[in-house]
Amino acid sequence: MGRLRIALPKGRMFDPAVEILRKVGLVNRELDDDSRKLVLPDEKNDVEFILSKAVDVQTYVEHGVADLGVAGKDILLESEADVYEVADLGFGECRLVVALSKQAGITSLEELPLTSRVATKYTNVAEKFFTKRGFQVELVKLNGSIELAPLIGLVDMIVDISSTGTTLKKNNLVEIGEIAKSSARLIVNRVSYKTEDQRIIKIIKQVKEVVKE
Ligand SMILES: Nc1ncnc2c1ncn2[C@@H]1O[C@H](COP(=O)(O)OP(=O)(O)OP(=O)(O)O)[C@@H](O)[C@H]1O
Ligand SMILES: O=P(O)(O)OC[C@H]1O[C@H](OP(=O)(O)OP(=O)(O)O)[C@H](O)[C@@H]1O
Repeated sequence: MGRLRIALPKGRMFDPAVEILRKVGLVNRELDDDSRKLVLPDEKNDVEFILSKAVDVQTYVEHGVADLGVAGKDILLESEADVYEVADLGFGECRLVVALSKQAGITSLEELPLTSRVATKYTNVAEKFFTKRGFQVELVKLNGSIELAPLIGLVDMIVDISSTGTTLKKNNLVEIGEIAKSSARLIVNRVSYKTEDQRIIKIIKQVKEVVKE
């Protein structure tokens, strides 16, 4: 059996992901997502950690260059990556929502006009959501600070993450619909799952035990 490779998301999900892996005994060294080093072997455990942008973890896992990974459900929905999603890790909880300016005076999806412009990082999710409900939307892809777009007239509404609701509130936006709930998930490459099954199944079992504690 070769060395197991695990893709970890840099950023807000890094520390809680490492904490869980440490609890199951997979991490025996310092892991820092700020050190500029992107490949971090842990020889004692026969594991190699790779540090990727949160939005790219599932790409490494789907292509089989990582056996396991930690990815947000929001990103999995958007990318439709062909990976096994094996455990909800219980952190990174947030919701994908539709929101617009308070001034628009719209409080529910039913009140939306049939056509509008929508800014989002989640263009696939948004397209599907609105099309299914009979709305025609023009999507404007942005990569961050999505809440800015309706404030300055780029779009009529946004699809973005909301967690505490602070960002929406601070920018005079109101949520009018929820698309999906999200949290961090443990994902596994389909082939690795089949070929390395004993080790991977053990890890999945241990992770599930740790997250339910
Ligand atoms: N405010 C939030 N609260 C909780 N979880 C969040 C929040 N925002 C995002 N997340 C979750 O964390 C994941 C990673 O977010 P993070 O901000 O670290 O990466 P990112 O969106 O790619 O940002 P950056 O471009 O700054 O790296 C998201 O895909 C989502 O699942
Ligand atoms: O409901 P809240 O608790 O305020 O959290 C929501 C915000 O958190 C995320 O932004 P992030 O900090 O990742 O910055 P970004 O907009 O550049 O992605 C998300 O895109 C929202 O803007």
